[in-house]
Amino acid sequence: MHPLIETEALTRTLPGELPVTLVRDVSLRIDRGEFVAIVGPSGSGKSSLLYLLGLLDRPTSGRLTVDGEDTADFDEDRLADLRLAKLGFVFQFHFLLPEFSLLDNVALPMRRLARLRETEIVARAHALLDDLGLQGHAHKHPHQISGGQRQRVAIARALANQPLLILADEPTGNLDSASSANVRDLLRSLCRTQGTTVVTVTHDLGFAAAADRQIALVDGRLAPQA
Ligand SMILES: Nc1ncnc2c1ncn2[C@@H]1O[C@H](COP(=O)(O)OP(=O)(O)OP(=O)(O)O)[C@@H](O)[C@H]1O
Repeated sequence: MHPLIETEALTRTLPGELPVTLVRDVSLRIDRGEFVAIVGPSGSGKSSLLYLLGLLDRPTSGRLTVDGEDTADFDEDRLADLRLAKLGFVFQFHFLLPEFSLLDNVALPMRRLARLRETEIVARAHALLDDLGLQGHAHKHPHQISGGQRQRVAIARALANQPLLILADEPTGNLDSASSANVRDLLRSLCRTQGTTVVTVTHDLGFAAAADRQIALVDGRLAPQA
């Protein structure tokens, strides 16, 4: 197996009179194509760890390697480039742009990356929406579709640039059980069929059980293996 993410003693402390350590001494490895669930009690640091892995926050100490690149010396621009080219994000709330059509929401990361011509971008955005069961909805706006459909658009957007890694924070937290199962199966099949790595924070036990592996946190640390 090839490691996609490796961390060594990753630690994130918020400074202040009473410093708060969100993530402490986390050393882990996630391989390509794995479907991993980060689990743990509320406040155990799951989202904080996900933000570090997604290069949305920076560690105070420790090492983080993504796809073989040690990110320690990366400036903000380089981190943003790496995020845009290799990572896709899905959050509990979809963060689709309300004034844009679904097609334009999905096209946006491709337009920013600017590796494809506009006709290719539009064709790929259509194909992604079709793959996610949203055929016929491309020109609608986010408020015209259901919550489950919006989350599928968010997944289509996350897939736009063919990321190596999808990071999801409670992607089903806001959905009914049928839509949750659908989103879970979709993420799982991405790992199986396309080799995409998926790391998701979840409170949903069914979702966690569907993962290849669980990473359990307690008080910002890896929980001892059972
Ligand atoms: N900006 C901040 N300032 C102070 N404390 C923070 C900040 N961000 C997070 N925390 C605290 O750090 C701890 C870890 O938070 P985090 O959101 O990572 O946990 P979590 O496991 O994802 O929680 P939940 O399951 O409730 O979403 C919590 O105790 C939280 O209150």
